[in-house]
Amino acid sequence: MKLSKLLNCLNEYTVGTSQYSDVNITGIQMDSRKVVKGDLFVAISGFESDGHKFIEQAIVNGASAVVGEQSLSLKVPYFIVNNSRLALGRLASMFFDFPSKRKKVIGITGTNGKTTVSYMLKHILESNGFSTALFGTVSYTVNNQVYESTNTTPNPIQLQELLAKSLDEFAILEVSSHALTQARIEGLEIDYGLFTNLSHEHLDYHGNMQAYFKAKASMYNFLKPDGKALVSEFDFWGDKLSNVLGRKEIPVRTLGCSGNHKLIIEKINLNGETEFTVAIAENNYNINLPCPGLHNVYNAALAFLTAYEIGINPKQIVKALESFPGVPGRFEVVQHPRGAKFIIDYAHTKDAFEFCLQTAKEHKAKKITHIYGFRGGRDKMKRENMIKASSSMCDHFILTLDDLNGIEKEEMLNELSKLNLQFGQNKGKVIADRTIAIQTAWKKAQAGEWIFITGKGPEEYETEFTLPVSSDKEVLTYLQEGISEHFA
Ligand SMILES: CC(=O)N[C@H]1[C@@H](OP(=O)(O)OP(=O)(O)OC[C@H]2O[C@@H](n3ccc(=O)[nH]c3=O)[C@H](O)[C@@H]2O)O[C@H](CO)[C@@H](O)[C@@H]1O[C@H](C)C(=O)N[C@@H](C)C(=O)N[C@H](CCC(=O)O)C(=O)O
Ligand SMILES: Nc1ncnc2c1ncn2[C@@H]1O[C@H](COP(=O)(O)OP(=O)(O)OP(=O)(O)O)[C@@H](O)[C@H]1O
Repeated sequence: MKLSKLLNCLNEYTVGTSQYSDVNITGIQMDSRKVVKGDLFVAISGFESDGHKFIEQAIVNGASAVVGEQSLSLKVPYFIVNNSRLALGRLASMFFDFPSKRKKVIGITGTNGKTTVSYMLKHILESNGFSTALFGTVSYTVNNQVYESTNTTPNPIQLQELLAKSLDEFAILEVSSHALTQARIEGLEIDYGLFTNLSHEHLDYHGNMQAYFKAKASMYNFLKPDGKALVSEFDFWGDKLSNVLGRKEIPVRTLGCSGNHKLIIEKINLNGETEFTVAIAENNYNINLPCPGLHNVYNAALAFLTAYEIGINPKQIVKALESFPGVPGRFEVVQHPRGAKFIIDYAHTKDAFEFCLQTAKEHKAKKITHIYGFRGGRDKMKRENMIKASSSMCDHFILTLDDLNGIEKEEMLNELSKLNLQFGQNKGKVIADRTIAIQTAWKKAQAGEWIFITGKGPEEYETEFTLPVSSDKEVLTYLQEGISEHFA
């Protein structure tokens, strides 16, 4: 694409070189190491490093033109913008010919439940004959081909390139608050904007709940002119979001458990199967969901409402939800030979803890044990409330060092011991090695006990411990296969 044509997508820019020839741009890069001949390099001032420092390297690698924020003198065409991240989103979308215009795009935001709702929707759509691309925490899938997920929401180049490749009719995208503040979806156009919930998370990054909410709400700036907002009103923030969007005259469809909503959830029964009814447009549909927990009822109802708005027959939606195979690392159950249940789950917020532990209570668990840790270097403010929730709802908990993320082992151990002493209600202990903690719980497991192992879900461990396992799932497989002597 000709440089001059590409630049048309930028609202404002200054030409940083006195003269430039209208070269042909054959690719876009934000990482100098990936630049090849003919690329346009966009320099981003990042959190870790400054892309402007790598402009020379990009030129050596063959960059034909550069976009950045600083006043520089370069030997290739250079264009100065106010915000490189915004420019990158627009340039990538233009370069790949606005791929989101050619398909139905579902954007999902909120603190918890994005991955689960995205998997539920994918399953409903595919069960009804639609092809779907998926972008999220677990992986990116396009034309049935699976790519490794680098971020929950991909950077603009990956996103637009994969969308352009995709022949799928729908694209389902988890939209993180980080992505929204970093303009990763700039240039994307969304048909259905979904909101799950909001609770304390990532406040180290956003500062406070208002700013976090504002980041999430900004997803709706990317709706297509006929786009719709589908908002769960199970918490204060959902209600607030509907009001904000309503004032902007965006069509909003809400769901809740009582009150005035497009979809109302009724008759929830959680103490055996997960059964509930959705009331929509004067009809009622009973659903028997194969995933435990009230949080999954909320997730399924949001997926139901979205599929309904898309125009899928409600009976077909019910059928699909009833055959939903689940999500890797979310409420995955492993049976212990003595009749206990080990549950691997990705809960990493106070709310998620409460939903999980409450599920065990609804199922009349005889004893609840909870094994978890905290990600080193991330949102320390949320830890106190997570421990309080866990200790007030379980009988016993074990704190582990499963993801130091650059923090010194001793520092994290001290932090865990201090939190346990202050908020653990004498129910907790610290076992540094997560595998040993799981092994201890496995050895002591009693009939009717529920043991939750949360926070890592399908993720691999990042520890210095030497046992030959890299994830919770692997630990349990080893134990279940009876090679517990392996850990002796
Ligand atoms: C703190 C943060 O969010 N960082 C994100 C941000 O990185 P950044 O732009 O600041 O990158 P940087 O490393 O400072 O580098 C600046 C620029 O220099 C360039 N560079 C760097 C080195 C070099 O040799 N040459 C070069 O050109 C880099 O390519 C980059 O363009 O933009 C990148 C591209 O979009 C992201 O991959 C990266 O995510 C990092 C890896 C990350 O861990 N982010 C987490 C916090 C995150 O975003 N999480 C959410 C999910 C949250 C949830 O659980 O809900 C997500 O969407 O994944
Ligand atoms: N609707 C919900 N409300 C509260 N907690 C939920 C909800 N849905 C799922 N959870 C909990 O949050 C965990 C993560 O769920 P999920 O992966 O679907 O969320 P997410 O928003 O994609 O999070 P992440 O982006 O961090 O992966 C689950 O394992 C479960 O414990």
